[in-house]
Amino acid sequence: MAERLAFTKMHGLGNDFMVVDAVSRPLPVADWLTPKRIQGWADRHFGIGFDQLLLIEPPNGTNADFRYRVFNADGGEVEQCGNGARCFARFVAERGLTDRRDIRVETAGGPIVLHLTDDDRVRVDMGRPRFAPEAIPFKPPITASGSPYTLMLSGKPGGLDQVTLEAVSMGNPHAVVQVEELGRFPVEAVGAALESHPAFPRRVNVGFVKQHRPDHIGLRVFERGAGETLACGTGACAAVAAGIHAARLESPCRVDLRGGALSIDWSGRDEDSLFMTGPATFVFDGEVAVDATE
Ligand SMILES: N[C@@H](CCC[C@H](N)C(=O)O)C(=O)O
Repeated sequence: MAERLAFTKMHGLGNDFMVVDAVSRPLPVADWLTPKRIQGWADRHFGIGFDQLLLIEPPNGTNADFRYRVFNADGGEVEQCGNGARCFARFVAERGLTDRRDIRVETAGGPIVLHLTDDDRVRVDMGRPRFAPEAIPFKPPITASGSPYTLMLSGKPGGLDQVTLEAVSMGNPHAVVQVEELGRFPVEAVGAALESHPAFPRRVNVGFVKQHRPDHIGLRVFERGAGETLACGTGACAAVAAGIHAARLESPCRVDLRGGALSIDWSGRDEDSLFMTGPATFVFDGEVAVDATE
């Protein structure tokens, strides 16, 4: 017999999510989240349609308020999701799972803190950006180019045979590429080639940045396991962290994504957390049938 799985559709700047509450209804939900089922639900024609599935669980033996798990549309579980973190905060607050305004959350990418602001936005302490290659992980091949951050691309995706990038971990891995023009840049082709480049053993999210001013950039992101999305929160954090680290950008920095704008602030000091502020939106509640015997 089929079971019913309740979910809520939410989005952060058009980066959309299936949110599953396994705190109110502690079913064997996690066991139902097989890659095959997630891929089917994520399908925009035959399923619910989303970029990531977010699972809300009780904390796993830490002093956090909740555990937050993230699955990409391809079914793979990953460490972190910034837009999802803001949706998570609004969900647990508005569905009565907490009355805290500062919510401590355990993620596979490290602890984060979510703060509900008075203007209905969410400010997230995303933790420290990390640039050490082993933190990402980034294992560039030794090439004749002279820089480990210039990677050769096979098959000339989008007409490019090499790309120079910065590599940052926001709990999850990011490559950041500066471009002259965002609208016509071959994001799909170059993003897909870098996502699975051997220099990134756990694959990578790829952000393409056009700097307008030191406090304002445009960004498109090809996400690992989801393709190009309308917005990527950790991608915005990584792009600004890389820019401040290289003294190109200043804090706070506005990031214009295809789905809207985020504000990112960071002192630039290695020991300090980076903060992301932006909206989170409810779309609808629904249910899917799960044949637990499948
Ligand atoms: N959309 C997210 C990032 C989701 C995970 C990412 N695709 C990965 O594989 O690391 C965001 O808003 O940060």
